[in-house]
Amino acid sequence: MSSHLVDECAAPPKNCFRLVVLGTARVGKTAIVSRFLFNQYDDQYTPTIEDFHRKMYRIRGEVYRLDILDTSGVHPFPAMRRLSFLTGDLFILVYSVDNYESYMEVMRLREQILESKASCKTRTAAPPMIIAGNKADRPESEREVLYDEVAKWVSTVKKCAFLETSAKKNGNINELFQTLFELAKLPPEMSPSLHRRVSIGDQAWEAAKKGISFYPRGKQDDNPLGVVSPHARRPSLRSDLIEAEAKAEQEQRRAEKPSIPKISSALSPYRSQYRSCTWMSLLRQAFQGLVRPAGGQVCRLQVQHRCYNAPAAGHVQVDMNSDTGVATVRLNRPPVNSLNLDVLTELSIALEKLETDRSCRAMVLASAVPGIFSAGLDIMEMYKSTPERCVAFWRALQDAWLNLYGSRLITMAAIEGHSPAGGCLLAMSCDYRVMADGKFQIGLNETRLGIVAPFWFTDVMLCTIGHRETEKALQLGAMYSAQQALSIGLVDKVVPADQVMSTVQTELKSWLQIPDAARVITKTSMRKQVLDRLSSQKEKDAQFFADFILRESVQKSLGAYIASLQKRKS
Ligand SMILES: CCCCCCCCC/C=C/C(=O)SCCNC(=O)CCNC(=O)[C@H](O)C(C)(C)COP(=O)(O)OP(=O)(O)OC[C@H]1O[C@@H](n2cnc3c(N)ncnc32)[C@H](O)[C@@H]1OP(=O)(O)O
Repeated sequence: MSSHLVDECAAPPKNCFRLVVLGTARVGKTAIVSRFLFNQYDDQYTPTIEDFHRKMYRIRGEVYRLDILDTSGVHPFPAMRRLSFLTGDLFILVYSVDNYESYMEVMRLREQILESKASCKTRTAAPPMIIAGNKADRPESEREVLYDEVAKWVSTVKKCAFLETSAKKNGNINELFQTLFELAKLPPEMSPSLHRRVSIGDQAWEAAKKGISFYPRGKQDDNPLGVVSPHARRPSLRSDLIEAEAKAEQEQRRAEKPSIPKISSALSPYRSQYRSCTWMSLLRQAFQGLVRPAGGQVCRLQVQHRCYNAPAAGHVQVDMNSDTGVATVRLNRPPVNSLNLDVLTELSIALEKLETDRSCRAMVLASAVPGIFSAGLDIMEMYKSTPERCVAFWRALQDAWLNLYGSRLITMAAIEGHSPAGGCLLAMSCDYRVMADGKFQIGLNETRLGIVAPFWFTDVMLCTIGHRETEKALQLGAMYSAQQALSIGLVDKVVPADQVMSTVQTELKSWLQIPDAARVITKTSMRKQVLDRLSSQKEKDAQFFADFILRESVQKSLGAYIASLQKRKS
């Protein structure tokens, strides 16, 4: 029976909740979720990237939906992590009693969640949380975290409970969820021991879905049911945000705050500062706590997120072909696909999602804007900006690049137009490049803007075309035609514009024949040094960028370059 039948019996938004499970690697997050959903325990450890589960309930005549996000214990996916903080309604933070560092991480996670929530102010500042001290079955001699220490800390924080658990021995798992659901004011019947677990197709569930009583009159209400959706897929970013909006409105109505201004008036002071922002992007900046009124003081926005109804097409379109395992990711920010904070954040999330999609083996990076691959970084992000905004922008670029360059997927760039600077970086970071012949140009032209390509741009170019060509290319800020780029190895193939995509697909066939594991290990070993060089100094690099770009002389050069672009146009 297919999973869509579960959704036929859709829960109203007020009954939909997302539970996010967080903690470092190897503390037993997946084991706890597995006990909760299937009452199973697997002794084998397989690191989780991100798993999504959905459980539907029929309780006292109402339908409820609980989505569970079982997150990665390591942090190569920062954008996904931020999104999980923002979209979670309730949280389980897991540490292992034999690992003190994992407990410290739980304390940090709580702070980060609260910070995220406070920065958007659309949700309750302190969401319900429970701390799980897992692996309580371990011998006392191995214990590093004392029960009393955690209990003391938890007693001082709001809306937070604590239990020691053992997913292995099924110790306190039921109590863990029951306590959390009570804290969140959800029906206690959602906890494992208080409802009947059924499967799709079960007569009682089928009857419940149709609103028919399977049991003798009146009995159904006393008989809560829960069913795990077998093929649940994580909703898209857009669905996540739309749901966040619905929740925010619901909470506002509940809080009865009629004086909160509508988004248009609440955000109007910010529009003058961020000229080209869409409502969607303003919202995202509000989520990131970045929007400041023109006067300079940080403002916590209280907005009704009507903006989702405004036309706000995604800047990154993802088309996944599940038959071939190949995803096509298209940049879509007319007129020139310049990369601003918004695009980079969306790109990061798209890449992270593909990375975690086990059915995806390859990704084609392309453009939805004719004649342009990408014009590189949005110069307006670097011109007359603030230090905070510059740092946030640079971090978003770092994350997007780390995700792309370090991807396990086969990555191919379909360059159907101009590709200067940051556009060239994206293309070079793929495994293979096919470029359209003709008038289009590609290269790292930073010096022409009076700025300097950072070390990781340079590293990628060195790996692509070698030292001598890189030295010339960077000093001159050289832009190459497709044929010139082919001759120095900057692209791998040049074909007429209308054959770029079909050529990429043909090339992909031979790449897809190679076993993934061997290819990924080879790719990682080739790229690790360059990735590590940035990973080890991300913050320093971001600060350096902000300091450099805001220098008066650099701002003057950027101003002149912007003027030259406009002049060329007229
Ligand atoms: C030590 C280390 C420390 C760190 C030091 C700092 C390191 C920073 C590294 C920087 C990396 C970068 O990517 S810097 C970005 C470099 N990028 C560029 O130089 C590209 C400049 N653009 C172009 O050359 C052209 O626009 C091109 C892409 C070929 C398309 O030409 P077209 O004729 O089709 O289009 P145009 O008419 O020129 O452009 C359409 C509009 O888009 C605008 N536009 C064009 N490119 C833009 C861009 N990148 N950002 C914003 N806006 C842009 C134009 O101004 C126009 O705006 P309106 O007039 O309003 O319509």
